[in-house]
Amino acid sequence: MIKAIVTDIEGTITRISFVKEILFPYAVKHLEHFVRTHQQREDVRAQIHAVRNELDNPDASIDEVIAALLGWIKADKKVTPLKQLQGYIWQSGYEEGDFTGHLYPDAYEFLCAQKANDVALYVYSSGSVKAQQLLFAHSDFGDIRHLFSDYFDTRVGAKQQPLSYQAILAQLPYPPEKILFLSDVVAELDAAKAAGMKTLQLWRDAQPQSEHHPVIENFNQFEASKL
Ligand SMILES: CSCCC(=O)C(=O)COP(=O)(O)O
Ligand SMILES: [Mg+2]
Repeated sequence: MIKAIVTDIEGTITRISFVKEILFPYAVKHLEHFVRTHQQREDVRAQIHAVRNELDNPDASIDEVIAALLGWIKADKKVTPLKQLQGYIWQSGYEEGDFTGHLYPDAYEFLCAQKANDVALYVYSSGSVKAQQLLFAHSDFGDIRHLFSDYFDTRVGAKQQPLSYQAILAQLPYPPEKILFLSDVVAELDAAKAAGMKTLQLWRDAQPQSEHHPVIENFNQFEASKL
């Protein structure tokens, strides 16, 4: 029996177009002003330093840093300092009511039902923990942060690396075979499976479909016995 679920966000419980057509454009629009205005803030300064490390150029100007960040958004690169900065930028969008965090209704019902059934819920997304918590605090269904026991982002490693799942498993009080990882991306499911976790693909937006993991199109099709 499954004791815990670790879920991806984009493409699994949240519509891909919410991230690509609302969140990313908002970050593009506000990034330059945000970075220039807040570059002396300690947490922002740390991320700018991390961008310079990624560029292997400790002397990169603020213009070069901003250009790199915008290029990474365009290419949907899951670079940790970009994802951390996006979290800071999206905060004002959520707080000013420009958007709410999209959740598929079937995903919301599924998460509530699992939690009520004493299955512990965790999140692992390329979006930063701050971005995850913002989305859940301002979701279409209100503040749902109470559902989740903990949150993980790319600071544990990239989502296509088995080592990242091992790092998460080291922090959870359950054996790997009692933990189900949910994602829309086959390479992420492969990495979780290599770490010993059970896996399930959400196949909602015609992404490549897995041949090696169970697949459902939405959570109404979820059957724990088929895992
Ligand atoms: C936490 S919402 C922002 C999602 C995001 O920035 C992203 O890159 C989505 O990645 P995921 O691992 O959730 O597919
Ligand atoms: Mg995803």
